[in-house]
Amino acid sequence: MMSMNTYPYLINGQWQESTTNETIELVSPYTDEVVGHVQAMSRDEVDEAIHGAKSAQQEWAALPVNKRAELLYAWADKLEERVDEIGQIIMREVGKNLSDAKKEVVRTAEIIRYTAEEGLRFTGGFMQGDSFPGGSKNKMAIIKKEALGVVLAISPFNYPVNLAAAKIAPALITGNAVVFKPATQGAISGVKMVEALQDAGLPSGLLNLVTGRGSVIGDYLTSHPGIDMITFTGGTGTGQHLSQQASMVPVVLELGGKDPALVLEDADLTLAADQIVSGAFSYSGQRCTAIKRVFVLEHQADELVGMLKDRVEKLTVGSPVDNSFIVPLIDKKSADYVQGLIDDAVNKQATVVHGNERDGNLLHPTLLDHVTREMRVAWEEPFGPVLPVIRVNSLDEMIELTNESEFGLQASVFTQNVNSAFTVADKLEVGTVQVNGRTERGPDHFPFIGVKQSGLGVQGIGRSLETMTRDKVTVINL
Ligand SMILES: NC(=O)C1=CN([C@@H]2O[C@H](COP(=O)(O)OP(=O)(O)OC[C@H]3O[C@@H](n4cnc5c(N)ncnc54)[C@H](OP(=O)(O)O)[C@@H]3O)[C@@H](O)[C@H]2O)C=CC1
Ligand SMILES: O=C(O)[C@H](O)COP(=O)(O)O
Repeated sequence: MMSMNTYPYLINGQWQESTTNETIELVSPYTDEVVGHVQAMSRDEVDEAIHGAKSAQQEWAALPVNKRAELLYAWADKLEERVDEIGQIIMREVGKNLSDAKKEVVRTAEIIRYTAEEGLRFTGGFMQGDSFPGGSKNKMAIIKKEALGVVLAISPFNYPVNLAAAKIAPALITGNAVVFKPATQGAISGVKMVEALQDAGLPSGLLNLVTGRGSVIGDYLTSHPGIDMITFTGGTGTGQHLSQQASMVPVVLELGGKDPALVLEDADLTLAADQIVSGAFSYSGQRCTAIKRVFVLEHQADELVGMLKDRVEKLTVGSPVDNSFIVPLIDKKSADYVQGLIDDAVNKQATVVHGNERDGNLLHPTLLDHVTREMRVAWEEPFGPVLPVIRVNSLDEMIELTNESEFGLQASVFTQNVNSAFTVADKLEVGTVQVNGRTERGPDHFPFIGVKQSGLGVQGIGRSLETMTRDKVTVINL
């Protein structure tokens, strides 16, 4: 008999306890309370999950796409019905403030519906042979889009529902089956999201939910011959490792970032300050797309730093229950890491403009000025509420500092000159440039890409449909 807060895994429509009799305890990031336990699955159970998904896939792919879409629409409705319950779970498990946790659920339902709609209009193509030299009109190719098979979806802790569904929905609408491995801290939210999918009528085995530490079952999953495609969001180190494990299957990786804000001389500083603070500190900076450094010309730096300080001072700090803007980080190790970056910068003469206070996992929002390239915080990803300002002498230096980073997720460029915006954007080695706006993933139908160590392949609703299918070509010779 399972205790109230012990959560099972799902295989072939059955919620089950592991035969290992081992569970993993999940502790709240903002109280010391145990939020629940999830199953530490064995390799045999992982095998069963993958084989079950494989068995369910063909029948699912054979269904008309409009029937597959019905499941997604129903799933979105079920999630919305449970927005309060799932929002509470996200808050308790990963410490996101309640308002943002509920918004995550609503945004997820919107992604699922949009994915269903895109899926209905997603078709292959037709080609005629005579456009190639020597070719004939009598040779025609019909190009259909086919599912890849079993998609392994691995998600991180920071959007435990949203980033999971953003992988699962495109996989399902295109006729794939799914093995879903949530982040361990985030797995209860994953269980709840999958319960909603089951309530919506999930066929048995079509999605199997596996739980267990990535360090224990991760390699087994990613190198398993039954997996046909991997879609992963998480840390760069994990992603690099994963890409070495996976062999001969497509892999999409969304990894870490060090997104800069480039504040050009003609920028609207009020707009820039508003966007930078919101971009840097939402969910305490635990977003891959958070603004993680600011470049400003020396002669404008005092003014911009003053404006940033005014805004940072007003951020509410405390518990996610009270909808605080700044909340405790996911765990002590993460808070220690961010503190280490701050300490290193302070030891090397950075100025603390605001913050550098700590209560356990709760780091107050920290604004650092006079950060130099010798400091770790200029290059490393904190995933926490610290914003370094780097004073530069030229626009070229801003571009150079951007491109010197190992990461290449997004960058913000603040300018009132559209020509400068495009000229600078073209020079930045990142997946996306935001002109006069904070770095962010949404709207979710835009392509979402990391280059260099920030990722491989593209997400975003339409692009995910592409990456989860292959062309099947039938040539007719009349
Ligand atoms: N570019 C993007 O879109 C995003 C990037 N990120 C990045 O993710 C990081 C923070 O997220 P976090 O959850 O801590 O990231 P991790 O890389 O620690 O974990 C991500 C997922 O990978 C799993 N995992 C761990 N080891 C393995 C393995 N060997 N094989 C397969 N899977 C494994 C984890 O499981 P378990 O939890 O059990 O360890 C988890 O489900 C930050 O660096 C951030 O920048 C985060 C969100 C978005
Ligand atoms: O997981 C993340 O950090 C993201 O994919 C960023 O999403 P956001 O820009 O919508 O916060």
